[in-house]
Amino acid sequence: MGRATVRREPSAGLFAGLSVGHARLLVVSANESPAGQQPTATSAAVKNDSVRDSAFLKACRREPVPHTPVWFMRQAGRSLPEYRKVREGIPMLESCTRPELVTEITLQPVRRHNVDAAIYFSDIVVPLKAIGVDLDIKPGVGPVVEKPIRTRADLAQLRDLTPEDVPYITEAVGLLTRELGATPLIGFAGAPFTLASYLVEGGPSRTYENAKAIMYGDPQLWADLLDRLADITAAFLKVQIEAGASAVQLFDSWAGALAPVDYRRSVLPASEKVFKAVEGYGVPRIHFGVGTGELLTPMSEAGVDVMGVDWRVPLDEAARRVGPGKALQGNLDPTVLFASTEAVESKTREVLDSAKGLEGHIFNLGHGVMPNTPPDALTRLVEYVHTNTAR
Ligand SMILES: Cc1c2[nH]c(c1CCC(=O)O)Cc1[nH]c(c(CCC(=O)O)c1C)Cc1[nH]c(c(CCC(=O)O)c1C)Cc1[nH]c(c(C)c1CCC(=O)O)C2
Repeated sequence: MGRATVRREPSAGLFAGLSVGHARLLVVSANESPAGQQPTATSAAVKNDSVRDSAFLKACRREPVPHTPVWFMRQAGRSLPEYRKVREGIPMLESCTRPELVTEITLQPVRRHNVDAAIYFSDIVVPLKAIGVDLDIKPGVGPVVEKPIRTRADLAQLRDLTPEDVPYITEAVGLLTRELGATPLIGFAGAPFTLASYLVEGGPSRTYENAKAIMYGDPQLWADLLDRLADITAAFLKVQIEAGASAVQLFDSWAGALAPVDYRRSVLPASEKVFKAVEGYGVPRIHFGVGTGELLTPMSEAGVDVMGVDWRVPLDEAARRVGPGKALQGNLDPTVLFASTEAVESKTREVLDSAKGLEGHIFNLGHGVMPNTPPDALTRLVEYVHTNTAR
């Protein structure tokens, strides 16, 4: 089989040209563009075309691709030594508010692994922090909320999000889209249920007992909470899209804790509202959760173009549950990367084989990259998928 075309990589000299005007309009990387050069309409058109024609966006649209595109959830982060180096001494949530740092961290896996898309470096709790919710991300723990939301009065903590609350996102997405050239940028947000799980529990939970107590016991309060979160999430995605993100992923990571009947009744309407709010932009909408095999049908009815699948359901079976007219994303077990190269290749072939009849396939892991994953295993995996799917 032939080799996949090697794309131009984003410039390594990030800090060289960050002051140049609005990034989306520039075709060339910062290295090639003298500071102050005016963007032209032609360069904007060329750049937009090359992003639109990328393997990733083609696969999202279920069009023929030169090779199966690859990116990894949590590709930017602790598995990379260069990430740990630039983050040294900077708390997680503070790092999300520094546009140049966000840009650098987002680009690191693109440079290193040659993935087909970048994912914006941030966290699902960033919009909540931005509207004043008292929370922090504790290393090794996750998001922790000072005053959990459990009563109607507590809902007052959740006001609407405006672009002025997150100016650093607009700036960083602008910087990134210029640096990335033809590589698309994926924006993301946490889905209402997953955000509610942190807000109500006050931190990570295995059982979601407080959240479910409201969901089952006070359905009106629950519906109002999820509706508020849907508006905040939609506003957060809009900021990213309007600044230049080419696709968005809604992470409902913990929805797998729900039975389909409860998901449909108590969660789907809020996630649907989020996807509806960004429908008009025409950017692909990706939906993902862990342990959601039983929810693939209702989750794919939320208004999605691409359905993410974890490693528990083979892609051909997932396609039956999702139905026609949608691409699938996934789904190598992230722990496979700790095994031998031979094992990684054989498990990857299994994923590629089960993807053979799909209308569109974006290769990914079945959940995020684990912190101790050997970075070289990821680089080899991208190369393997590109080489073995080149058409
Ligand atoms: C549930 C969830 C969260 N955050 C996110 C989700 C949904 C995805 C998933 O299901 O994994 C999404 C997220 N969080 C982060 C990204 C960055 C982009 C990427 O590379 O994918 C993304 C997409 C950075 C991060 N978010 C976090 C880190 C680690 C903090 C650090 O490096 O100091 C990173 C790189 C912190 C975080 N934030 C959260 C958790 C559970 C943790 C890990 C806690 C820990 O083990 O330390 C909440």
